[in-house]
Amino acid sequence: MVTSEFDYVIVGAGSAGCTLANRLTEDANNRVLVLEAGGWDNDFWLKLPLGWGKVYGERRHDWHYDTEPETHAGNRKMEVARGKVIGGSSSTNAMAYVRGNRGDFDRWADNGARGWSYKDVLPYFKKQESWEGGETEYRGGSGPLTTRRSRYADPLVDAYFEAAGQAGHPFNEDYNGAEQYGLARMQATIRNGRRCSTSVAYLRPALPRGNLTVEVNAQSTRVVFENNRAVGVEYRQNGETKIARAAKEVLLCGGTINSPQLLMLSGIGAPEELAAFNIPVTVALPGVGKNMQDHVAALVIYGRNGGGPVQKNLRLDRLAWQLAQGALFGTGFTTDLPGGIIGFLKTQYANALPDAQLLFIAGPLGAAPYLPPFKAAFEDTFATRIVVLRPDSRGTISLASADPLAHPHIRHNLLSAGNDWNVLKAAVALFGDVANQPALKPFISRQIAPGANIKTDEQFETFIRNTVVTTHHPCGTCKMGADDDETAVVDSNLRVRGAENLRVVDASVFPDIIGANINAATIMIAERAADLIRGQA
Ligand SMILES: Cc1cc2nc3c(=O)[nH]c(=O)nc-3n(C[C@H](O)[C@H](O)[C@H](O)COP(=O)(O)OP(=O)(O)OC[C@H]3O[C@@H](n4cnc5c(N)ncnc54)[C@H](O)[C@@H]3O)c2cc1C
Repeated sequence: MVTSEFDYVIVGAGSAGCTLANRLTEDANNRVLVLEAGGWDNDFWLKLPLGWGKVYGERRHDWHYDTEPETHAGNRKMEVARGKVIGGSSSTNAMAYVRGNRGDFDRWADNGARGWSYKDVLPYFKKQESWEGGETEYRGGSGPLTTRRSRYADPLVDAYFEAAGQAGHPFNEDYNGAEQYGLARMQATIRNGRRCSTSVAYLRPALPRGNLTVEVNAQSTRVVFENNRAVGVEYRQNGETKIARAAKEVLLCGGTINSPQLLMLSGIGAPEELAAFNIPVTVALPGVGKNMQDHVAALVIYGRNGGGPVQKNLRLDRLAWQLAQGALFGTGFTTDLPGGIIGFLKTQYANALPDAQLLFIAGPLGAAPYLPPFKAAFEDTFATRIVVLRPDSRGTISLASADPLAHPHIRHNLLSAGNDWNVLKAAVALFGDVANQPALKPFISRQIAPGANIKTDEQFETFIRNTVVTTHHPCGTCKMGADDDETAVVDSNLRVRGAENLRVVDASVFPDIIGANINAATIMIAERAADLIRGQA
């Protein structure tokens, strides 16, 4: 069997894995290997921001996961998009740059995640980014990840802000600054009109260092142990089984679905669940794969009077010009996502922190190019995705097979907690109030979803349960917690409890979900993990 030796073996080149690879190779003495199940991120549609619609719609560079039937959401099997490519989900995500509320991280620390309070993590958020406004008390000015406000131009954007003001919601200049509350221009990880994934920001710049090896199409199948000490990783590449040995540490960065799966395949999990697949127990940890949370979201859609920029620019001849402009100069319609508004609001169920998020979408989801007289234009619409920021519902990742290449069972259990339903319903009503304001009225031709046929509470509930989606922020399946927390999988230093030389560094270690999109916080975790590993935190 082919065997190689490094100091650190990182499993997964996603948001966290690329970040860690960069920081650990800053020390020329560290030999670092990254194993990535997907291929290189060379696809043009991964680079152009508008290409996201195509990548997501066609599930390119994706693991093709689906949930088991969701009992509280119409018994539907829901797609669980996950990037399978260098950059991971940061190469396939919608690029929104949102850090989270300071209260989220203070709650983490209060609940046993020592060293992860807002005061502790702010330096790592600053370290990760180069903000278009330069360095401030809250923002970073010289980090690898370029962040900027949306430049999507549309009169509907201005009307939306005006309507929100008419409904009593404040405008917020910077939701990643002193205060999250209010409506704001979306911030995005875009540089010079191109997606700024962690591949672009962190991994590729580290390649010339010479102490970083990246293996693609290399899927890790198990952590290799000597007793309870992780000494390497077994992986499959081009039909061959190989071993990469780690003289210092094995670092799992496979994400919320794959990291717990890999732990279980390696004998770390609930003993009775491992026994069902004849997997010998390395460390008994009942919390592996439990505690999964994701943001549940409803979609409210309106027909748009007159055509907006999305309809205008998707006419084939105009689109061709826009694509050329985007590709050659990095400017124009294709270099942003059409939307660019984000809101953090409070329903009547909110405590101190906003509990509902609004995400504005300026055109029809899945809108396709057209060209009269051969193909007529689509009906122009706009939508708002209404998100429950801190749902109580918990899901699971569990093994479906001992075959490491088989998909695990994914159960979100969306809307299984009663309060999630209350908040979602209240948030939809809150947005309905914004849509009813004079500033938005002229843009609305008709309400499409929920449609005119939805009249009773019961119909409304059925409609919502049959249409809710996630916003692709699963987290918490290898949760970090205090030493005496039996449900914790990793300690505050991200070390797997009961094992040596093994850490998990990705979105699976969130103790609970934050009130934000989670890419920035995942990168923050990896930034801080690098310092923990180097003994500098
Ligand atoms: C469609 C979509 C839209 C999103 N939009 C946003 C957004 O706008 N803003 C935001 O903040 N967040 C967004 N997110 C969420 C965010 O991108 C993810 O939460 C974040 O990237 C997760 O980072 P991670 O490091 O935990 O995992 P990932 O980035 O998913 O990385 C895991 C990597 O590990 C690899 N891997 C897994 N298992 C193995 C194995 N056994 N062997 C080798 N390699 C393996 C995977 O292929 C992948 O490359 C979105 C996500 C999706 C899917």
